Amino acid sequence: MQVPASKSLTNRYLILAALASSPSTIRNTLISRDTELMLRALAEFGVGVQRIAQDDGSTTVVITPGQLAAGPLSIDCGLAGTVMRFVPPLAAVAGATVAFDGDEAARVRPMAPVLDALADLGARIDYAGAAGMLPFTIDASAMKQDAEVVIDASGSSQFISALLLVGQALPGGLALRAAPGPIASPDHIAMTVQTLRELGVDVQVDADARGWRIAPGQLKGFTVTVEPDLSNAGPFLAAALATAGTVRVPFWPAKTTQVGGKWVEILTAMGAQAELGEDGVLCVRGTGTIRGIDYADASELAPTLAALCVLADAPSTLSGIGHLRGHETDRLAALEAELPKVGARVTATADALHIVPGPLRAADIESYEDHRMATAGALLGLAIDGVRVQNIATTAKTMPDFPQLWSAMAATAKAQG
Ligand SMILES: O=C(O)C1=C[C@@H](OP(=O)(O)O)[C@@H](O)[C@H](O)C1
Ligand SMILES: C=C(OP(=O)(O)O)C(=O)O
Repeated sequence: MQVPASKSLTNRYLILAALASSPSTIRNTLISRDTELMLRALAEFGVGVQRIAQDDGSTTVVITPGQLAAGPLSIDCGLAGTVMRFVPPLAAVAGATVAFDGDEAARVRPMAPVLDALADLGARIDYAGAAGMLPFTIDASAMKQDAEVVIDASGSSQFISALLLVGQALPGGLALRAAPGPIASPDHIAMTVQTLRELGVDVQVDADARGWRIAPGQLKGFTVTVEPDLSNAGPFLAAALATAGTVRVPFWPAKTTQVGGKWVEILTAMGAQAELGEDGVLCVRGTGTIRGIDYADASELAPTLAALCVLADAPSTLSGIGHLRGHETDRLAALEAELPKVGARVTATADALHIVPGPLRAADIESYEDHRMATAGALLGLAIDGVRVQNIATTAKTMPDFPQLWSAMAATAKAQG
């Protein structure tokens, strides 16, 4: 069961390649709605984008950076957090005037902290609708030289990642602090820092992990191969538990910065047997038992995990996920509304979900244009006869082949049990 490449890594590499001093080669680039939006955004800035189809079905993208266009430009962010948060700082680096908009559902996703930070650095932001939301126009023609910013990252880690990704391209480099309070999805910030370091950028992190410093002008062109998307591997691996079958995922990295690397510990705690072979194949076996779990900071894994908790033999609590209310949809509200349809009792608090399994029954599950609600529904459908998922096509955000991959996996998981 080979899963497509990581969205988070692909869109980080693409932004960084656009800011490097020479061309970069990104092998196994994810081609999905979120990364197409990023590729289009870079092309709008005048960055050279060449796609090379490989015999194994993967796509290599060669990025040729140059003088970024000053605009006026217009960028469609779709529903992609990585585009709506990572591209505005690129406008700041370019000194450009850029209009940003996205899907209707994107217009309620939080943006203010990253835009306020750009305003502190000298950009002018004009909001066409509500302040701090899409659509807006950035005029970055008069940026300040010196860059010291404080960001409230309780709503999204992407506010911090967005600034870190462009830090070395700002004239004075970057000195960044997180404002007091929680930091959302901290694993994704660690991914950004590690990615920068692997590409040769020296990122100084304060001892309390709430401050970052980057000196200017350090990034050369690079060649990388994008890891498989381990978050998107989740529904497939969870299917092994749901069917008491076996699922194998090749090219599982021995070390990773992806939050999806945590699936191994999560599924093992819930009753699976998991083994990573020397050949890089992760093998997960369902044992017929699915235990409940108390888990903090599941981040983007939460919708799939919540669906698995519905199939467990005891209650579960997923905490530290309040900021998921600002994801593709309000995921806490969506899960609280949908999971009871198949028999669970679900209580959402400000930052947690409590899930009590009950007698299972068929239902139609809404996806709210959220790819992870759709894949969570698919997982329920594997265990409960008669479940139907509305708008499975929303999986195109990060995994356009999901329906075909899922059918192929479902046919073999039981057979291999
Ligand atoms: O930086 C990234 O690639 C991501 C960060 C996280 O966002 P939040 O911090 O908003 O949860 C995660 O949920 C999202 O899917 C991808
Ligand atoms: C929150 C997610 O995406 P985004 O990058 O749009 O924030 C996600 O993929 O679960």
